[in-house]
Amino acid sequence: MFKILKRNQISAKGLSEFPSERYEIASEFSSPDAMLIRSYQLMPEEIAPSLKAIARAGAGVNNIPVAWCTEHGIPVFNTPGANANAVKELVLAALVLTSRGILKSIEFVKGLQAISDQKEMNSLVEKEKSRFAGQELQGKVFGVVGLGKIGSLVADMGLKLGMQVVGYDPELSVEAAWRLPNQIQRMENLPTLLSRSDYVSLHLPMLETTRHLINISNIRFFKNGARLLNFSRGEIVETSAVIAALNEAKLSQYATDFPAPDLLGRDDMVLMPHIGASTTEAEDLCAIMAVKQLVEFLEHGNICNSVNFPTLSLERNHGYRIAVTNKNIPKMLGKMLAMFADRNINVIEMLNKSRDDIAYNLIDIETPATPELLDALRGIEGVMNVRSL
Ligand SMILES: NC(=O)c1ccc[n+]([C@@H]2O[C@H](COP(=O)([O-])OP(=O)(O)OC[C@H]3O[C@@H](n4cnc5c(N)ncnc54)[C@H](O)[C@@H]3O)[C@@H](O)[C@H]2O)c1
Ligand SMILES: O=C(O)CC[C@@H](O)C(=O)O
Repeated sequence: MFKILKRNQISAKGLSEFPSERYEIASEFSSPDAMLIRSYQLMPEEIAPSLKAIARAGAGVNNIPVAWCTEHGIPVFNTPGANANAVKELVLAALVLTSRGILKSIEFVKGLQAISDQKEMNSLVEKEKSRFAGQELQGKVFGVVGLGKIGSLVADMGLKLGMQVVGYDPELSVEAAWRLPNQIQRMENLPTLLSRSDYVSLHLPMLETTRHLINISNIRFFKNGARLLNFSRGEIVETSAVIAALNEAKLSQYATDFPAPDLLGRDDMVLMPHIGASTTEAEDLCAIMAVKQLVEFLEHGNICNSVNFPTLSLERNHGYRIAVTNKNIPKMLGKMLAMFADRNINVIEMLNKSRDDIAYNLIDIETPATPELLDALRGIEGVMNVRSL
């Protein structure tokens, strides 16, 4: 039985993708084979030596010590795109909420409970409504920072709302570029995007290089009265810079899915409790994708959507499969193949791929892998782990 250690609330639909006859799922296991998590902040000291993989049912992996996992030969998976539509729809809400006095107007109407006369209510409503007036999105400039799975949907939505969309993504993949509508104007740098946009929405990962991407030095590039939307991660925006910009009316509104103590109690904030991916559809999709990727890896060694291992898949025809992770250094393949040759073992098929410091191999052999062969492979300097599948 494979043991899956689950953290956070994971969709039941997704969990049901684990074949029940071969998988046990629990929130405590002393020697789990894999972990399935959402936003749980995972520390290296919690990772048992038995752990073979970690799947994040979601996009961001900044809650997982990915570099540590790579050093220890553990692939980390995520589920790109599975919650992109859910985030896009919440960004739509934020665009509207930061444009019109909707939240305050609802509070105002809630406060009218003591009035029982319709005429009196009508007259008060008409008298006060000018306090909640706002502006329209149509015709405004919408700057989207990060044009991956979420940013591309958000940018497309902006176009459909009649906005003029400008985008900035210095790391844009060719595949992501193909997905973008050609009406999106590409900005050469962040200050240019900030200076042209009435609304700016951030859709990029939290990395050491993107921490405080919006900061005290570049916030001055914003247009006066611009709105900033952050549904990526709190740390991407320097909180004190945003507060200063709001105080000086440089920004008129800040909407974020990542509240912080300093942000509370202001009318120029729209704060939400990290609900970007909290829809039934996104939770199901993320969990289904994460579970399928784990099953493929645990049972067949195939890797899809890993953030630290190469993508690799070898069809299971016949023979006995061995999966080997090794350091990406010279002569490893030769040393491994020598182990098979020395024992007169026929290799039927094999795949080898590397990514940065890691190399990963699937080797199908004609005869069952003996414990002696597996130990010999483990004994090669540079081999990080060996599994017989
Ligand atoms: N609020 C939520 O609940 C929620 C849900 C899903 C994702 N997220 C966050 O959104 C982020 C993006 O998700 P995604 O699915 O679009 O990921 P993605 O990998 O598809 O896209 C991220 C894009 O950011 C770009 N990028 C990287 N560094 C950049 C930089 N310095 N400036 C501009 N662009 C840069 C990349 O090139 C990539 O195109 C996630 O990493 C996660 O932190 C939040
Ligand atoms: O799991 C969640 O609720 C949030 C997920 C989101 O932050 C992500 O990065 O995909």
